[in-house]
Amino acid sequence: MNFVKSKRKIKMRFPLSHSLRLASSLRTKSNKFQFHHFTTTTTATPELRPDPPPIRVGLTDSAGRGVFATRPIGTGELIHTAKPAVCHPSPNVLHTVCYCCLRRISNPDGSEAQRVSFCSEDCKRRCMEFYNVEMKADWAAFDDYCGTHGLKYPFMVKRLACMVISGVARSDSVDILQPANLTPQMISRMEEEFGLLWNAFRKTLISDEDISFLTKQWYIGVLARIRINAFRIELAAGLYEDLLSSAAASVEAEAAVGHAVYILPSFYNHDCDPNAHIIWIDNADAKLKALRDVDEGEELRICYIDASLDRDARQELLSRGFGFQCNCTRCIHGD
Ligand SMILES: C[S@@+](CC[C@H](N)C(=O)[O-])C[C@H]1O[C@@H](n2cnc3c(N)ncnc32)[C@H](O)[C@@H]1O
Repeated sequence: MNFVKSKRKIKMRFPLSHSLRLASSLRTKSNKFQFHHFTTTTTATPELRPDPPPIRVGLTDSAGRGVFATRPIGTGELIHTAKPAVCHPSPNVLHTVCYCCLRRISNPDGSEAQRVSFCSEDCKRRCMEFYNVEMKADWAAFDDYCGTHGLKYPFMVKRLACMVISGVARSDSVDILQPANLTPQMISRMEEEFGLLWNAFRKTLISDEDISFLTKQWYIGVLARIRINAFRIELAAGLYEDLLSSAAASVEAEAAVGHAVYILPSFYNHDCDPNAHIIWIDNADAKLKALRDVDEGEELRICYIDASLDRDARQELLSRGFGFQCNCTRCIHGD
């Protein structure tokens, strides 16, 4: 999902769906979804236990699962925060963005030879297990292929694979998200990428057992989910500097520090005149905020694209990128 600043002061997402079967395992008797396992927080209570976010995931009439307010939410209120299930910096900012949390680094300590930098000892420690796995393989062919074809999402699958091998993530950690419908051409490109990823791991001393999850189906399934659910991350804290130092035309292209997939934020549906938005301040930790007063029971929706585009352009982007026709009030009125 791509986030661009629009005239309506909304940020958007760019980058796909499913599994009511899997999701149903999370449902309570009252047909609500439990999400205590998601990494979300809101205001801490005196006992330092975070309140549950004022939302539930439920079925909508026409857009699959969606997020609903469980109490009135005020304009500007922080609905919840979310940590990425997996994130990765954009290849062009590897040296200036923390490899772990995507925070901008003004004085990167990593040399070109080191490839990547971390913003703190804490981030280095948190990423070390999967980073050590990554460092065991030669990624030249995989990285070159992605660079030549301008691909960003395969880097997230590579990272998730390293996280699974190192034991910090489960191989089914994004299964609950909706996957994209893939064309035969997309699948054959993904098979090619998978071959390169598989070759990189096969030439290491990592045991066959540790990479037994790594099948073509796994790779394609993860990528299909990333396509619909990945957010393109632009940090609010860096935007002003970007505006000063970049030519106006290149600002939006350069503003992204990377991409991330979250669990709970991925259940928010789209509206061209949304009542909620997602923002990042200084790293990949996301904040979901209300853009206006929301009633109890109302569905919370964010905007996936640039809301300032005209109706036809929005419809085209949503249809091509997310596979649905938007029937929001703006689209119906041709606004
Ligand atoms: C990020 S997911 C949102 C959660 C999704 N509804 C689910 O069940 O997991 C994006 C997908 O939700 C559906 N969707 C989102 N907004 C929609 C809308 N306004 N109208 C119809 N479908 C929508 C589309 O299938 C889209 O590809």
